[in-house]
Amino acid sequence: MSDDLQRHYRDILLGLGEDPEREGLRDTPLRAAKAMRYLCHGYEQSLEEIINGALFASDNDEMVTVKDIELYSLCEHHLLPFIGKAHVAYIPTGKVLGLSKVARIVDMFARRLQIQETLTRQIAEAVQRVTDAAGVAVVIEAQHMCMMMRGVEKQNSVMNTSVMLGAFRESQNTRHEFLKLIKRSN
Ligand SMILES: Nc1nc2c(ncn2[C@@H]2O[C@H](COP(=O)(O)OP(=O)(O)OP(=O)(O)O)[C@@H](O)[C@H]2O)c(=O)[nH]1
Ligand SMILES: [Zn+2]
Repeated sequence: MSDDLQRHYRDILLGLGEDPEREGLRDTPLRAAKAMRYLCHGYEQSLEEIINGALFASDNDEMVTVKDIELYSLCEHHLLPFIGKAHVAYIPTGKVLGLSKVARIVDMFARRLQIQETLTRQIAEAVQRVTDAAGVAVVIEAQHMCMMMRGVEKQNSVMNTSVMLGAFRESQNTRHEFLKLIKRSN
């Protein structure tokens, strides 16, 4: 698979009018293929594998929030990076997730191609599925290189997306508590 990517990167260099044999570019198709494979390594992961059983019985039924999880992804429209942070909360019903696993869920989906809205929903639904939570909230704030380096070339616009499930959708108080908690980081 990596060989295929390597060959295609060589074609891209040719398409750009470059000489893939010149010294500086000789190893570029290999490097670029490896880099792209890494940037999309979420395709090789599954939820079961990253959770690895790290679900713990707990009486806690109060909101658990993990904020400022940094996020690097590629938009499926231009294959250009979007970079930002995710804030995730859930209300447990008998089991809590290992702390690092929330960030691993974010990464698994971020390291695939999609748009920010889809990424937000995928994270929320995965946390819901794994924890059986009474509610899950995910907010993502990100800047898109396809809007900054090209196209409309706006350097300061930040896209905010959110998905609220269960209690976060039904109760304004719960939603506000979460939004207040994540605001404090800014
Ligand atoms: N909703 C959403 N749009 C995105 C995301 N990433 C990129 N886009 C947008 O996808 C759209 C693609 O529009 P097109 O007109 O098909 O492509 P384009 O000619 O490259 O568009 P411009 O970026 O306006 O130059 C653009 O408006 C991008 O800003 C994302 O995560 N969510
Ligand atoms: Zn884009």
